[in-house]
Amino acid sequence: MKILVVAATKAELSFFYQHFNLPEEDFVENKKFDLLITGVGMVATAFALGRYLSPQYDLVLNLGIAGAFDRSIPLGTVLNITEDTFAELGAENGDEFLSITDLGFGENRYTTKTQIKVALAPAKGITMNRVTGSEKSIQTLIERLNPTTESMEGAAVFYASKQLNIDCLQIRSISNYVERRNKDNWKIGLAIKNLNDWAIAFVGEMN
Ligand SMILES: O=C(O)c1cccc(C(=O)CC[C@H]2O[C@@H](n3cnc4c(=O)[nH]cnc43)[C@H](O)[C@@H]2O)c1
Repeated sequence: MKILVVAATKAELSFFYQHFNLPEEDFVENKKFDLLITGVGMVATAFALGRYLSPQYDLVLNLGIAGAFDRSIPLGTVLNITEDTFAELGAENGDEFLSITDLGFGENRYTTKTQIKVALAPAKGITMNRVTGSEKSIQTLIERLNPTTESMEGAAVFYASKQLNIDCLQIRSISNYVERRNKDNWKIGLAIKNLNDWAIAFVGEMN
C-alpha cells in the first residue's frame, strides 16, 4: 500500500521527520510512503495536491493539529475526522447562509469512505479560511453545523482525494479550543507529539 502523508506545516510532523530520518523537504519520496507539506490553508493545499496527488497512491493520510469546539475533549486528544465541511463556501442572504450545495454548485461536505480501521474517536470537522475567534462566529457555526473540530485544510484534502477516487483519512490532534484568540492557551507541543506518535505507529503497521 502506497500512502501519501499530507500536512500543512513541517512543524506538525517534526517527530515523524526525525523518526524516519527524512530530509527537510516539502516533498519526500520514501519506500513506505511519500510525504507532502502543502502550506497552510485550502488554496495552498489544493495547489500542492494538484501537483503531487496521483493514482499511484492507495491512501491519502492527512495529519495536523486542530481547534476543538467541544471543551470536554482534552487538549492533545487525537481524533479521526470522518466528516468535513467547507464551512464558508456559499452565499449570505441576510442572516441566512446558503452553502454551495444549497446554491446547486455541488458538495460542500465530505465523509471518509475508507475501510481501514482506526482506533480513534470519530469527529465532525469544518474547514475555515480563518481561525474562528469571536463568540458570535462560534455560536453561528455551532447552530449551523454543530462541528467538533476546525482546521484550515481538511475538506480540501477530502475533496482532492475524492476527485481521484483515492481513500482518505484525516487525523487531527487538538491543540486549542475554538475561542477568542489566546495563543498562551494552546498546547501545540503536546498535540504535535501525540499526533506524531500515532502517525509513526500507523505508518509502521500499514507497511
Ligand atoms: O506556533 C507554533 O509553534 C506552531 C507550530 C506548528 C503549527 C502551528 C500552526 O499554527 C499550524 C496551523 C494549522 O493548525 C490548524 N489549526 C489549529 N488550530 C486551529 C483552529 O482553532 N482553527 C483552525 N485551524 C486550526 C490549521 O489547520 C492550520 O493549518 C503553529
